[in-house]
Amino acid sequence: MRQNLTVEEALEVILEQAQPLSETEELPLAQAYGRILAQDLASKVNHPDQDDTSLDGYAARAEDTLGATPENPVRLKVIGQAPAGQPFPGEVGPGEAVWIFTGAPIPKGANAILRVEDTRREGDTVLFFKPANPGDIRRRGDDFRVGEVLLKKGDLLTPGRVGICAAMGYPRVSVFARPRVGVLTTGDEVVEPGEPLPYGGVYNANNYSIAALVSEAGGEPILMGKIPDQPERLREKLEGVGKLDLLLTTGGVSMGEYDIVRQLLEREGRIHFWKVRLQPGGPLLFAEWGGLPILGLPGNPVSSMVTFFLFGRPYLFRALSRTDAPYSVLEATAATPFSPNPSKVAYRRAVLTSGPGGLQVHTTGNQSSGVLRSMAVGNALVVLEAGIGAEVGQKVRVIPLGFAL
Ligand SMILES: Nc1nc2c(c(=O)[nH]1)N[C@H]1C(S)=C(S)[C@@H](COP(=O)(O)OP(=O)(O)OC[C@H]3O[C@@H](n4cnc5c(N)ncnc54)[C@H](O)[C@@H]3O)O[C@H]1N2
Ligand code: MOO
Repeated sequence: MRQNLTVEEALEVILEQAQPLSETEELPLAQAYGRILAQDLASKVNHPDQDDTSLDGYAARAEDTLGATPENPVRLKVIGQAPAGQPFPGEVGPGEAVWIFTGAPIPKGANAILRVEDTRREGDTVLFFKPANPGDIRRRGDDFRVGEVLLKKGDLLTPGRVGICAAMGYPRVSVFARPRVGVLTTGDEVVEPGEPLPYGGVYNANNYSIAALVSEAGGEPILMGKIPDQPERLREKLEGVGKLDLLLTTGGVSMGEYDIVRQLLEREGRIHFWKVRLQPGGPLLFAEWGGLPILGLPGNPVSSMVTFFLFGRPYLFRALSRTDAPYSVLEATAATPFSPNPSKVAYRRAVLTSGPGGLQVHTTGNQSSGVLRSMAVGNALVVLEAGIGAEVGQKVRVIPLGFAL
């Protein structure tokens, strides 16, 4: 069993084990937001599919309107109109114009547009106070062309991408099935919210925070409840898990007599590594049991969330073949001091804001691993190398946690 890995080494081991999953499903576009594309998508059409107008106004022949000014307008005969969806059937000849609306195809013969604000209608004629502008025509395929591959397998379907799927002509898309991720809590003291809290008890926060993080990363959380600190109860759960792509446990991975996850997996599974040189989350464990990958998250509520974010989330991104990075690292100015851990990389919970001076970050306060409040008020992690803190005004590396507060 490898022990005391660096964050980079641990991530490497985790990504080695994370095989891209192949199961896909086809969804109506309205249900595809937030899912991961399982196919490259080439456009079925040009967008726009014809030359059309980007303004409400009049379509005419540019050469007829050269030199038009407010003092010396050009008068043209209006021969019809072209609302969007009802193309003008005729042809614009010399001295003629068609009243046209944004998105309507340019009538035959016309090659320029003048917006309605620069015209005045007088009966069946119109005065142009400026020359018509060819630049106000949106050209066929300006945005994208038929056959162009705009989205790739592994792309997250953001709102803009859902829109472009529709614009390309796809009513349905193939997406990767959500990886099934079991979430199992261990601990005699852990009690479900809603039940009376006995002396020495604590409500089960981890089940819910971790399930939420799994959903956010594109997985399907399967809540497996809680087991007491008895190895045989863990074995029972493992034997009955059904089809899972990953199991997350919380608690039971430290040094205690009752740290059953580590003990059972040491005896009956295979531990890829135990302990990573970071805080919070030092006792993180990665193992497998009968082919099932298991990420043993430390029980402290902050530690389990931070380690899932740093290691579980990249695992799921790889399993989903996602093309986006599991997280980004930015630079911000420290608005409060941040203290380091003497021997490990520290991930301090912080609030990232943007102001006139650029990105700023301040601590959420008490950084103890049991202070879940820090994850409720914080939206970022400040990364500090071992022994190197930050003073006010210094630049620090920051990982946004992905939700705006
Ligand atoms: N002698 C040592 N003791 C500890 C060490 C160590 O190196 N030597 N490491 C500490 C660190 S760091 C962490 S993190 C914890 C991790 O321990 P476990 O993963 O075994 O977690 P537990 O002991 O079961 O619980 C820790 C803490 O978190 C609370 N908890 C657990 N589950 C939940 C839950 N579902 N919801 C809310 N809170 C939960 C639990 O009550 C404990 O307070 O070990 C240190 N000890
Ligand atoms: O590393 Mo533990 O997660 O500090 O509390």
